[in-house]
Amino acid sequence: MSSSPTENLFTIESVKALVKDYPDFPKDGILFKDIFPIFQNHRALDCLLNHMADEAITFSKKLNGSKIDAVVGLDARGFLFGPTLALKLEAKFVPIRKRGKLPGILVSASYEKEYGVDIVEIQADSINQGDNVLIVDDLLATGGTCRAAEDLIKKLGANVVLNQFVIELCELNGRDILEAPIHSVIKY
Ligand SMILES: O=P(O)(O)OC[C@H]1O[C@H](OP(=O)(O)OP(=O)(O)O)[C@H](O)[C@@H]1O
Ligand SMILES: Nc1ncnc2[nH]cnc12
Repeated sequence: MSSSPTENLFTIESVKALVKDYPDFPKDGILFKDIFPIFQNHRALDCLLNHMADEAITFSKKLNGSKIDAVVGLDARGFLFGPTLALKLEAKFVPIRKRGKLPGILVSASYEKEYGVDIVEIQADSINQGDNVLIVDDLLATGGTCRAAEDLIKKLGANVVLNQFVIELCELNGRDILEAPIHSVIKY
């Protein structure tokens, strides 16, 4: 017999224990945090997604009567969380993608990350002026990716109200270059 969701004994601590470290990937000196073991256990994933949704819903209730209009997920691992959060918040989901992946009229920004330089893009008509936006990604390292995303959303005349991450690598101080409030579930 299948058990009910209320019997889920996973906690954020036990979800954290599933994150696997890979030293020197994708290059020397980087300690890569692999979140995919969480996805191999549906109860761990359920615990994590519910936690993030609860955090976002609690935050959105403090927006003085306005709501979160859009969840923006960052290419690629932000896409694992964005659509679920958007459904729970009754908001639209919008991708920010690496250069060359999106069609139509785009707005672009370049940025530096923990292991390289990149360009991200958003479809110009995907976000409306004045929209309240939640950005979600799997991991905050130097903050370069998320800062570029904040800049793109600002260029479109919208407001980033919250940046949400599964993992924050605190010693890289990524939060110092971000403008909007930050929630991270797992800190190292
Ligand atoms: O805070 P930062 O230093 O900018 O680094 C964080 C970003 O780096 C990783 O993505 P990556 O560019 O490796 O792409 P992927 O999600 O496609 O693997 C991660 O998923 C974040 O998006
Ligand atoms: N250390 C890291 N582990 C996993 N993803 C990352 N993205 C940027 N830095 C990372």
